[in-house]
Amino acid sequence: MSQTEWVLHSDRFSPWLKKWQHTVNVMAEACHAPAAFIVQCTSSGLMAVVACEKQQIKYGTGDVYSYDINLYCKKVIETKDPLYVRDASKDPFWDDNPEAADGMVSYLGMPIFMPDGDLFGTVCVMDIAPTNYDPVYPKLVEQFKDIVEGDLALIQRNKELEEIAMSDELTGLYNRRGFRILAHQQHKLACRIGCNLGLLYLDIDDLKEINDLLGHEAGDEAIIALARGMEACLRDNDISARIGGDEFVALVLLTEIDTLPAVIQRMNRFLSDQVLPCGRPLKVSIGGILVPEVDMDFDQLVESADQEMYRTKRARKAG
Ligand SMILES: Nc1nc2c(ncn2[C@@H]2O[C@H](COP(=O)(O)OP(=O)(O)OP(=O)(O)O)[C@@H](O)[C@H]2O)c(=O)[nH]1
Repeated sequence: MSQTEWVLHSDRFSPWLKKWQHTVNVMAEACHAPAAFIVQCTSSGLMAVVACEKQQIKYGTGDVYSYDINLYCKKVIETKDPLYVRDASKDPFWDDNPEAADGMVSYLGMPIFMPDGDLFGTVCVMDIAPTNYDPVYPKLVEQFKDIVEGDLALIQRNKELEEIAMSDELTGLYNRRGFRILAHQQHKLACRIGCNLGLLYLDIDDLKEINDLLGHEAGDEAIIALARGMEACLRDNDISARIGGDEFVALVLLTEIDTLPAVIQRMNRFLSDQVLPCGRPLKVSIGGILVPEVDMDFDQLVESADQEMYRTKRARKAG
């Protein structure tokens, strides 16, 4: 099971959940069913993420059910096949099903798949009386399953396009646009958890010379080497970005306000040990500033960090 994130807790899904709510309401009405759901399965269990609004039974959305419970949807997820139970009270297999015990003796459900073929969950209708559905009912539920699967493909595509729009093609780091978006989120997070933020500005020394003497490919290799070096030095929840040709920034969470010089020193030490494929050492100048807690303009902060970097570069080149 590849999903770990509940759609109910994700901003990305909220506009779609409204549409799915309408879908489930129509499905319940079309099937004359007192209950209808879209259920999501993740590694943590099963959750009804949408329930028909007019339903006459107690199940709502948001509760997580373990895979140990003999739910109808669990069976669909195990078999990856549609399931139609006309009357669970006639089949001892459902004796320990809490839904049947609550009177929901009829179930018609189908698996919903993600675009990559993994299971997303189920779409289903339930009834408090035994049913004998006309074959058009499963076709209707299948139609709703197709709608949700189409939406999941669109959501996935949007996410991929967003990632492409936010990332730098050469290094795979975030680009300036991605950095701007994530920097604001990181700033909010830092304020909430009481951490300080440091903004680093990194610039490769003499890249023009590398390009001119050894070719553009050797220059690209230097850029990639710095990106990999930054990833190696920084923690997973720090943010690294390439915001220009040989200009990089990193937003780092600091547990103590006075650790920024230590972070810069650690990066300097690590990066100066790197040897480029052309045999030259990787030379990088780094400037850093502390990010104030108040709301600020990140472009201005980047400019201040750039000035710090420039001071360091001048000092390095002079001495
Ligand atoms: N290979 C390569 N070069 C690039 C890329 N983007 C920008 N550059 C080049 O990187 C060089 C950056 O030069 P500058 O920042 O002016 O200066 P520098 O040679 O690095 O020298 P200092 O920064 O003063 O040490 C320019 O020649 C750009 O053309 C890229 O994606 N690949």
